[in-house]
Amino acid sequence: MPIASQPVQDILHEVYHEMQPHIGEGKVADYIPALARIDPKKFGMAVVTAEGEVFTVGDAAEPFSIQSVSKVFTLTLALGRIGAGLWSRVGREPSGTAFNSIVQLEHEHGIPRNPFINAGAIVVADVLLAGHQPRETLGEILQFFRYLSGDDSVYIDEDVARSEQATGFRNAALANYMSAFGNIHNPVEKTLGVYYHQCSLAMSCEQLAKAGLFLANGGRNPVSGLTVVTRERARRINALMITCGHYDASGDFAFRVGLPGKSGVGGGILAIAPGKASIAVWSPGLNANGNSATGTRALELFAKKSGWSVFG
Ligand SMILES: NC(=O)CC[C@H](N)C(=O)O
Repeated sequence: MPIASQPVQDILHEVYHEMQPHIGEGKVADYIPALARIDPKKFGMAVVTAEGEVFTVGDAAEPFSIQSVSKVFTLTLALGRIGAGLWSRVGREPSGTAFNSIVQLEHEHGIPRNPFINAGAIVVADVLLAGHQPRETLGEILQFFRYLSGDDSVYIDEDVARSEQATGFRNAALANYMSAFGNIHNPVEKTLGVYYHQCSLAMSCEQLAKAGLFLANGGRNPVSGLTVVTRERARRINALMITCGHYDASGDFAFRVGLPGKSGVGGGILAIAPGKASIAVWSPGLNANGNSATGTRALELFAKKSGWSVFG
């Protein structure tokens, strides 16, 4: 990969400047009040390099609802728990359907296409719940985020979690349907409780970029020096991010940005430039696929200016 010819902070400032006309574009998620009331003009971006240097612009220190970006980290935990056994319960193929789609599940006997669509992430939550109470599993998930970001202020927004629960009819349908195929092992409401709470994690761009850094550095956190996963596993999580991380817009994200990425309906995206940096962006307005409109645009421009791409 080409080395950035310009200091990262300069590139970030340029991206921020060039994004100004686009800030506020897209439609903020409105299925729950806690997301609907977020100011659409928020924009933050953070880059943490493989050397552990941190660069930020805009609202990069403000916590937002990370939603489906959490799926990268629960997948990491579940692989740690049961390893390759996970792949008998969830696939590794892009779905080509929306994040909350139910259509493939009947054909494919309750085995979700990948761990990043809602059905797949609910199975992953079910794996993490095995042998535990939801409170213990959530404690483990929260600890993992705090450990990775080196920041104990990361929290779960209970207000968001309650609203997710109150409006999660599709997720309940997915979980119940998979349960009918024997692919949910715990009581459905407990598994969903874990899923809703992981979606309700509140983090800033800076915290999120730090948390993802092990994926940019062969599985090892360069700041703590501790190995989170093997190099092979980090590579594979990155492979899943680039093929499945943006649902039915994953191909478009790979084409435009060229980096593994995972989006959430809170408007956050985590992108990984292997060997270079972990990047988090937040802009709440979403495109038609439920991914941050200006966040994607900012990452596209950042990748272009830095020359960072997994495609050479
Ligand atoms: N794409 C997302 O971020 C979806 C997460 C959301 N909480 C849901 O389950 O619908």
